[in-house]
Amino acid sequence: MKLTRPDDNRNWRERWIAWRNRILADPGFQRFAVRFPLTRGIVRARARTMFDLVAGFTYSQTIAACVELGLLELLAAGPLAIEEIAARVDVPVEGTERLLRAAAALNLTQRLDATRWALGADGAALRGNGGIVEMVAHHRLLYADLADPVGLLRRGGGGGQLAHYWTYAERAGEGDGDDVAAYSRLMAASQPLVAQHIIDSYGFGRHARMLDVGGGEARFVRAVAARVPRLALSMFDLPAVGARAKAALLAAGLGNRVEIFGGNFLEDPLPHGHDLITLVRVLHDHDDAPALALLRAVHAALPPGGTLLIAEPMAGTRGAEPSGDAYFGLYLWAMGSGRPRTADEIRRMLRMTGFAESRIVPTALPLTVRIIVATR
Ligand SMILES: C[S@@+](CC[C@H](N)C(=O)[O-])C[C@H]1O[C@@H](n2cnc3c(N)ncnc32)[C@H](O)[C@@H]1O
Repeated sequence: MKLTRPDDNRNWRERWIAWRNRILADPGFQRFAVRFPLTRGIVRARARTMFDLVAGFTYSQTIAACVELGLLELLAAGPLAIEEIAARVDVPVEGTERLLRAAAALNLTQRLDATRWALGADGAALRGNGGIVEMVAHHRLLYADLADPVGLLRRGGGGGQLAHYWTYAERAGEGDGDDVAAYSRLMAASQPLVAQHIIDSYGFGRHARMLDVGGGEARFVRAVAARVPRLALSMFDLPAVGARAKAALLAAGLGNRVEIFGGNFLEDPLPHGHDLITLVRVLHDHDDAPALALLRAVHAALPPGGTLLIAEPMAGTRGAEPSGDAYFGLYLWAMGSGRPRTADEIRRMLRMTGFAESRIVPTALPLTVRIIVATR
């Protein structure tokens, strides 16, 4: 029997890829494939995907204009004539019509007759999710940095508008209050959807005391408080963010239910006495060395048998690949810190930092959030 060596496999794979790419790039093959009935459908679908890849920025900016002008909100109140819309958004009728038509092509608006327009199905869905709307507005910073993607890649990440937005955390809470407020607001607006998926997927009722590390404005803690009445709750974040969380909890009547710890998790020890520690959308914000330091700090704070729950979007998520390495990869690069990791990479880091075992807990919408639970 002839054994195949790993080198042979590699050669076969590389040769197959080179052959496939030569064929797909060949204009003669492309002409044939679009005319041949059995391949025509595939070619059309691939062409559409390719077009979306190339033109995606115009789609994003169409949504950005709708959000900035409050167009979706306006149409949510009911259909309007174009002159009325133009007057309300303060854009000439021609420009308004161009935008309405672009938005209709993206399913955000819908034409009713020659002059009247309504909210489209995806426009309604977008409006119902405050997190996405905040994210669209926030993308102004990301896209300013991405105007020169090669420059951004060459300078090693950060250094632009998004990084400035994030400075308060890098300087451990010394950034100005406006930065803290803007960032925390964005996180808080996008949190409810994430929180619901996490709470629907994992049984928090089996624990006695939970500490949410990097808890932001305590939105996640508040969502857990509402669904798991007997769980004692604490959160840890930078002091300036902790102060905002305290105010939000007081306003929600939860001032006594949640204990808040202010500190820097890369320098200060985490408080002990919790059988569950959660890291929600925190680990991917950090490069490998600080992420490992954070996991070690969590390990040190947990009792033997204690649980760490990591929840965030992950790279390599089947069906949501672009949101990991393409979106979060570039977002976090522009931010100047962190990277999206695959579930396997996170589990490897957990082993390196002493966690005996870990498992993936399925969620309903992995694009938004995935969960790994580890035992100390
Ligand atoms: C991406 S936000 C996530 C907030 C919240 N968990 C959520 O999902 O909405 C990351 C959080 O980690 C906090 N953080 C970042 N670096 C920190 C540090 N060194 N010490 C403590 N908290 C930190 C930030 O202030 C922020 O609230």
